Amino acid sequence: MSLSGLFNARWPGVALFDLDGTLVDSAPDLTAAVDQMLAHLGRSPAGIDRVRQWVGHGSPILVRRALAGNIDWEPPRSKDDALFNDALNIFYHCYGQINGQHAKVYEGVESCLYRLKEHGCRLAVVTNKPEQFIAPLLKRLHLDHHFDIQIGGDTLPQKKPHPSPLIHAMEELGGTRGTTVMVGDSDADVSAAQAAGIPCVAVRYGYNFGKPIDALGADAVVDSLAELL
Ligand SMILES: O=C(O)COP(=O)(O)O
Repeated sequence: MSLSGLFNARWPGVALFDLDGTLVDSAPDLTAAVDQMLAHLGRSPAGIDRVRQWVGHGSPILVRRALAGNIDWEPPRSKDDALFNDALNIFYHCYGQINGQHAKVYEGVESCLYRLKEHGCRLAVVTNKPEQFIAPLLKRLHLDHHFDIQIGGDTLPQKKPHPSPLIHAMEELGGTRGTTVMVGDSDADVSAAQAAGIPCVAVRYGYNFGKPIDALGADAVVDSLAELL
């Protein structure tokens, strides 16, 4: 399925991209930061296989899951809240230092972004990652020049799967529901796009909380963004 196939043989005017698991494999850096945080708290490391499944609902929920050692963290008791606040601060400090060191741009991403730009498409990052970490990561991986706007998980009052970050980015870039596409790797992305009324492309190589993405009802599912060209 090509991107123009989603828009009656025209290219989209606006493309919204998820970051972690879609543009960039950031799991090695996130794992290093989670494991450093756990070590500070005297706990054993989580490891990349678990962290990969915990990414996608933003850093506070990643830290909750790491403290619980499980994707289904329990709502905190007040005692746990102090621990959580400490853990989140430690995680932010560690991740700020590691962000981008081991992260890799997925195959097919650069060619897709260049081709969209050539066709006059305006591009946004719409991620649940805290805003402070987006620009340093994009810059380090030489992706920053592609994007007209970057929306993080704490940029607006709501984050994905709420549709508002997608609608906000679309409107800022002059897009409409008939000219905008969302590209993501997880249920949070597909659900947000569906709630926003925007077509969605899902990638199979990302995280999606450790589950397959094919059955979520995305308009197209691909193994590489190069398939969209
Ligand atoms: O949860 C995160 O920190 C990042 O998630 P996203 O880039 O897949 O939205």
